[in-house]
Amino acid sequence: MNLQTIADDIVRELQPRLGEGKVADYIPELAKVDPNQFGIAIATVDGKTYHAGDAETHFSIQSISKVFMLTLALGKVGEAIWKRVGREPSGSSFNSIVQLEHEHGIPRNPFINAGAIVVTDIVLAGHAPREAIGEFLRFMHFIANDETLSIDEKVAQSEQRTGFRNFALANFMRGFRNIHHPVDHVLGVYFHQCALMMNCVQLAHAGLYLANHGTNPLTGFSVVSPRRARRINAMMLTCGHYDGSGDFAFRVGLPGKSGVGGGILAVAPGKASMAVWSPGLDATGNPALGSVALEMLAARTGWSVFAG
Ligand SMILES: NC(=O)CC[C@H](N)C(=O)O
Repeated sequence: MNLQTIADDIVRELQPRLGEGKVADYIPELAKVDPNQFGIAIATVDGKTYHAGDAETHFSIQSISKVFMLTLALGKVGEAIWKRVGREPSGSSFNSIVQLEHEHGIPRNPFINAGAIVVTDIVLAGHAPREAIGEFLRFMHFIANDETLSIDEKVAQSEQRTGFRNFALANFMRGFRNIHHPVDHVLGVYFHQCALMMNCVQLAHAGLYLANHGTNPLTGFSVVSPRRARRINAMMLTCGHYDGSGDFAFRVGLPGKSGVGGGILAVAPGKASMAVWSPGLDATGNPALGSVALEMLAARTGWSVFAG
């Protein structure tokens, strides 16, 4: 199996479909991104990286940051996190508020916005917002083995001005005492984590610890225990694509996490970490071409966790 050929073929076959889907426009800065782009990177646990297309163009990782902040929060408070956020798929959109009232301000999982905002509140404990953002950025430098990663302040400010639903979610949960810090502090951190810029190669490297039992094979550094890596992967499989999670498992069969910037991080446990990026989103807010590309990749490599 030649992974470089597979990546090149996918880029070539998707060429006629570039621009499919709809770029997220509720964050004005993201609406400016050219939709006719597609990139793919595959980083294997034996230390090789393959990439094709626009794999070195930086994009806003948005909700993919939820995986990394969850990793940080688990490191801080361990299992106590599950008192404040659940582990079940939500069956609703990423920014839905409907379940929160029935479920007393405890979000369904850490990968919908409400759950991610609770996770950010946990990482913020004992810090000023600026320090929490710094901690997140240093963690990303560490796991991606790349000190050049940076946050796009314009994207963060753009969402700060227009993130009305996230303010509603956070205030609602604060009413249930499941947000412990001032809402503008928590969301200040959340909008900055979402505004981290990465390219497919960097993102595939950052996800390697999830593919390799918690240890980044490029650096040899342990990020989490094998058990924790397995559990994060399980949650990515069941909850990583909001109400498109079942369909992603059906089509691709890999743990994955999407973002409205158009990126998807996917993990083939024991084999590889992959990143795809194309700005256009489908009706569930997940990257349209990115899902198709991962479907092709999983089919051609046989990497689905369900085998075959
Ligand atoms: N699905 C996403 O990527 C959503 C992240 C975005 N920052 C938001 O909160 O709306």
